[in-house]
Amino acid sequence: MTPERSIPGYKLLHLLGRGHTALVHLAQDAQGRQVALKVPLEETLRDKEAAERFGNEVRLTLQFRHPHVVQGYAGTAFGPKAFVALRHYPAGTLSDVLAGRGGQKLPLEEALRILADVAAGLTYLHGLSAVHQDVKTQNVYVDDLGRAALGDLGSTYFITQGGQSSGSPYYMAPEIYHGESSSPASDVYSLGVLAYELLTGQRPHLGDTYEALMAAHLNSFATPLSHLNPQVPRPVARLAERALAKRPQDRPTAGDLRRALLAALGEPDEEASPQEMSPTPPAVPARQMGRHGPAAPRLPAAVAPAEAPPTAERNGSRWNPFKRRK
Ligand SMILES: Nc1ncnc2c1ncn2[C@@H]1O[C@H](COP(=O)(O)OP(=O)(O)OP(=O)(O)O)[C@@H](O)[C@H]1O
Repeated sequence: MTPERSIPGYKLLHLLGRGHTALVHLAQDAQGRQVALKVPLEETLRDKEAAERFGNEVRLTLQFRHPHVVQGYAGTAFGPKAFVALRHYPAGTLSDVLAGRGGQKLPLEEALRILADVAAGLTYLHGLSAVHQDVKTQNVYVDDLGRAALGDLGSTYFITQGGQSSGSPYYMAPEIYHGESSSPASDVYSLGVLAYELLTGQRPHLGDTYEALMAAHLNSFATPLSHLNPQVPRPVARLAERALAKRPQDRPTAGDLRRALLAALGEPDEEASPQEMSPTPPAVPARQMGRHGPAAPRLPAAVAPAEAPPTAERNGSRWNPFKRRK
């Protein structure tokens, strides 16, 4: 299978995966570097909301700079030539890694390592006042050393600009089911679900329908993580359980989780501040946008990673947050 459009400057090697909106190929760029080349499907380009979401992903992926956020090398956000060249993660998604283990839990250290990396990526985004909104195994990418990065930034937005709340039902915080705004705390809830899944081998809440999952996230309390896996270091288990608190204000921060995970791994806490990590820290516009508006465009349609942050624009369309969530 090849993309419906070829992208000048890239030689396709083989298909890595097909999402609902894009084909992703391993490709070689003009410098001979292997990249994951993500090209939207024609139907994505024809659908205004899907095209906006892809454009948002391209802009933000090129703007953010952190070892645990998927890196973008080059891209075009909008129009018939839209694409993004991403760092290639040879192990694919965390979901692929788990499937490859035949349903077995990851060894404890490997799980703690991945969670520490995801918590670090999320801490970076929250430090820039951005919310990811879709933390889940399908959106975590793993390299050949078992290090992880948070990807798929299509739903990510800057809190100060507003954006449309969304999420994936298995990972979505109670307040998002209630129709409230996303926040760092709702990302932490999703991280709590991911931690529970990796450390116990099962999700905290199950359900065959959206309504059943909503009822479970709103009203049920999962079996404590520490009961299902007593090997998990206590501070990590305690914070991961608190991450699943029903009230956002009762949850720890992503930074709290990251520190506990690093301590459990016996690693020093050497994270630089977001400003040190990002050569182009995003400007925060004074104007507030409606919380249900789509994420505002931040970079011009064709962007290079080092370009200056753009101004925000409003676009009033909505998309159904659950339309293509796994
Ligand atoms: N950087 C990468 N490195 C390795 N494989 C990748 C990378 N990016 C994407 N893939 C592969 O391509 C698949 C599809 O990519 P992705 O999930 O980003 O597409 P999408 O259309 O945005 O997804 P969705 O279905 O969530 O809308 C992934 O599941 C993964 O297998």
